[in-house]
Amino acid sequence: MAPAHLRGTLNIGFQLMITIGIFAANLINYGTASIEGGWGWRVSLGLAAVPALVITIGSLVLPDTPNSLIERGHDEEAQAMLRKIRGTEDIGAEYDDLVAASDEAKSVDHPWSNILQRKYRPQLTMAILIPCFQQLTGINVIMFYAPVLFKTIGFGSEASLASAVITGMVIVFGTFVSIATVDKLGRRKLFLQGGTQMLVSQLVVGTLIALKFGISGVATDVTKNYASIIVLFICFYVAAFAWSWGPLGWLVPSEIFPLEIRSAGQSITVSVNMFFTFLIAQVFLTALCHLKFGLFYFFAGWVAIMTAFIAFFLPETKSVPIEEIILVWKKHWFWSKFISDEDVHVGNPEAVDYRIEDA
Ligand SMILES: OC[C@H]1O[C@](O)(CO)[C@@H](O)[C@@H]1O
Repeated sequence: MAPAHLRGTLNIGFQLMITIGIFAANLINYGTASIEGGWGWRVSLGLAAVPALVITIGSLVLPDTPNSLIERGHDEEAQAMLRKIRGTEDIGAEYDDLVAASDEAKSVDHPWSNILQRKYRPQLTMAILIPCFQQLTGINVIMFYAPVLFKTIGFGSEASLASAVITGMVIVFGTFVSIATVDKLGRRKLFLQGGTQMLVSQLVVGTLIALKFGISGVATDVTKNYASIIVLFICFYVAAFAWSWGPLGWLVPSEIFPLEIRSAGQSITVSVNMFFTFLIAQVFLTALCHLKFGLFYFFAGWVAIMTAFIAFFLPETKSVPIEEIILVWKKHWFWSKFISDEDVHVGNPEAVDYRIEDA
């Protein structure tokens, strides 16, 4: 329901909540570290139950949405709920829209076989590659293991947790930058700038670690200043992720699926993201032991690949209404091969031309 020109800003609310959660968790870890008797980490872990509890209790008092009532055939209740939410009796037009959207959604029969059609090859590719690439930036190596990493490069326990609070702050800040700019600059500019900044930062961090730790992985003379410079470049990397791959890894897939394939496309995106999050969390410690500083070069290599991928294969989707997205692929130098003229029966190509050139 988001208007096309605000879609980016509104969609990024999701990633913003994730980053605020990460920041809050890092703050709690810092605070509970001083609790004596081995209770600190238990309290920290236990506090994760608080948001879960709020959601669980909240769900008991959460009203049904008009949408869900319509879908289940409770038309009267849906209208009553809409009147209550909007605080007016005048809900006719919106109600009709909701019924039309629900009818349209019901007419979609086979989203999973639809998405395999040739004309949806661009969407299928993006649904798989974008979340996969988002995780191959290596962000969760920093997010999950920042304190371990900081300790390895010579900080004490407390300073390591404090540094994690700093990266937590940076990721929230970077996400706000994305919110403020995504519908003005467009998706491609953020992806390309963010990717380049991440690449440079990873190469610098890898090299700084290589110079001190070499291939033995052991160093005794890392000064505070040296370690602080590493943290600084890690912050550059985190900030760039936070305004590029972090939010756009969700936003772009969500705005390229027409209704016919939306449920399948979104399921693929979420599953691929979670699968790679799990995989990287599992292999990180072993990979660090084997690759040492090379791990940063490894992820830098992936960032180079994904940035090139965006440059060549991702068209700009800023401000393009979702129903007209097929015209964007149809005009693309590579994806146009997959879309025949009969597949295009919406909108006005000229209008999209304007928006794309504007982007
Ligand atoms: O902001 C970092 C966080 O964002 C995600 O990539 C999800 O978009 C998580 O996997 C990560 O922990």
